[in-house]
Amino acid sequence: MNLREIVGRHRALLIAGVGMGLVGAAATLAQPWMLGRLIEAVALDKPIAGTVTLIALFFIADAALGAGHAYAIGRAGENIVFDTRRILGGRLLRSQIPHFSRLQQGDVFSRTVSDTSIACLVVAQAMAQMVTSVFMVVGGIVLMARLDWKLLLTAVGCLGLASGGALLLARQVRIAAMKNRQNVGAFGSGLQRVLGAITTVKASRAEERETEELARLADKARRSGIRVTGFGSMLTPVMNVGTQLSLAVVIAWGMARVATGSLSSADLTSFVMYLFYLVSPLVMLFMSIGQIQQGRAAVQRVMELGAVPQEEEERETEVGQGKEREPVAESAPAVCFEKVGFAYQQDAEVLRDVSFTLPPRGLTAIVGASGAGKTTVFQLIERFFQPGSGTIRVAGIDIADLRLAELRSKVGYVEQDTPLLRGTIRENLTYANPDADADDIARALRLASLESFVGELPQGLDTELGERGAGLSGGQRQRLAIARTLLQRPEVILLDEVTAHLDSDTEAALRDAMTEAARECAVLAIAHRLSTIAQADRIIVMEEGGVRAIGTHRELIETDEVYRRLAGQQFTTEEALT
Ligand SMILES: Nc1ncnc2c1ncn2[C@@H]1O[C@H](COP(=O)(O)OP(=O)(O)OP(=O)(O)O)[C@@H](O)[C@H]1O
Repeated sequence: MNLREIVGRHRALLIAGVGMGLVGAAATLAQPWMLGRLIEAVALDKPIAGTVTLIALFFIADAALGAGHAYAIGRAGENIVFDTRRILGGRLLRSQIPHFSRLQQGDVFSRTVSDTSIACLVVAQAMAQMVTSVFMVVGGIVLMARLDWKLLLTAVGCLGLASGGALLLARQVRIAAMKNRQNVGAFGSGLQRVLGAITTVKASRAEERETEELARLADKARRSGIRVTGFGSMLTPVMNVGTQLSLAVVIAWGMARVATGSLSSADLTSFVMYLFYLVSPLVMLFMSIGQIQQGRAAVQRVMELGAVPQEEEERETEVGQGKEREPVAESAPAVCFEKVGFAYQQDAEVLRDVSFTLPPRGLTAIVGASGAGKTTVFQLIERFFQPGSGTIRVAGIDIADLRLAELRSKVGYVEQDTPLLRGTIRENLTYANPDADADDIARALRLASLESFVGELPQGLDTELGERGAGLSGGQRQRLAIARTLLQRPEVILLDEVTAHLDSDTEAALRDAMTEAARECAVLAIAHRLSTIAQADRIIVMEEGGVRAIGTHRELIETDEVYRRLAGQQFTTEEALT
């Protein structure tokens, strides 16, 4: 992600904005001079209509160009914010899971939402403001020097004092604003943490404590916000004092010189006007310097986030593109692990020498103690993580040779706690295949045993999920996810079975959905319940990151001690031995 490139895309608007600002500044600078000429003409009794018209035109041009400048720069700023957010959002969604999972969600949020807008508006607005302000200040000083350099030195002396004060204040504003952004970010992270765990908070009766903690974080943000306002509110008055002081000195000394005839009243008037006109750009200049300092920190935060490694980038560098693929037999196994080893962190192997094969159809259950590596097997099939050694094939093809989109179209993933996406049941169903037609949807609903449930809803498929009364149970959510996955027509479905206790009807419906799905493709289910395990065509028993045994329920009960033990813990002995 390159901010320079993004800004470059909007350079025409930025240049137009700065151009209008500079011409407007020139029109502003011409006004005091023309007013001086008007005073001279009045004093000498010369015709003034032409000069008055010209002054009026300059006033109008100045106002119009000022508005055009602000609009063009503001628009360019918003465009840059938009591009940055769009690119950043895409990069986050395409980021590699191992890197993404190391990021703090609250921090990602504040970088994507607020840092982008600070960074881009500062880049566009403060930079443009600085260019026009410098032009105004330098132009004003040059013209004032031409009128009377002694008066200029006096005025600059007073303004210089005020500017020194303003610079110190601007520095304080910047420091306070940085602190304030950190505090606001910390509040955002805190809020996200508790809202993400709201049920635990409620169940632990921790609302009071968490509310206090949130209030503490909000108060830190309030205090630093007040410091920003405090220093910021002194900035303009300090400059005003400098202006008033220099005005008083300039007018008193200037009038004395007009009286002695060493300065014309027209030049004095122009000079005083320049002094007025100088103040606002000077304040702007100091503000812009402060803002640019703040913006630099925000730019850095945005760039850091934008640098999160991308899935396909990694593919393109590590795996040669355009590699010829060997034709695959129809009967190729749906999934094949060959001596796969994997570690999330160095020297902490989670899978070792895992080998198994799934035929194109049928239900395979994976069982094993907690931490045995069952979910990790799924993560590797989806290529969320890369295996450290060995080969994984899906539909006969080494997944390292598949583009991610192709691989993931062949694999459907039904998580244990399937999140509902925004929108209606229909939108949730067709999420992985937006082109699915009504027949496909009806078939998927039937296979997932959801037909009658959806049929009974007054708005059917168009029921908004998450609305009151339209919440789904764990089992229904999983069946919805199975239906969504079936619509995708994958070759393998990975299913992390819900562990929560389900009533017998829901359990039977889920079991039917699994059996139906297994008729169409290979279903690999992390199984927690006897109903799944008993109906599975084969069971893979995992232990400490390795495959311990593979067989049917009956075979394993007879031959494998660990399976017997697992079965004994999970089901009643009576059931297990059936
Ligand atoms: N993102 C991760 N980073 C580091 N270690 C991890 C990560 N995810 C899992 N692990 C570790 O890998 C090992 C296997 O975890 P995995 O989730 O695959 O087990 P599991 O068999 O699915 O367990 P469970 O039934 O409890 O879900 C565990 O020791 C776990 O602590």
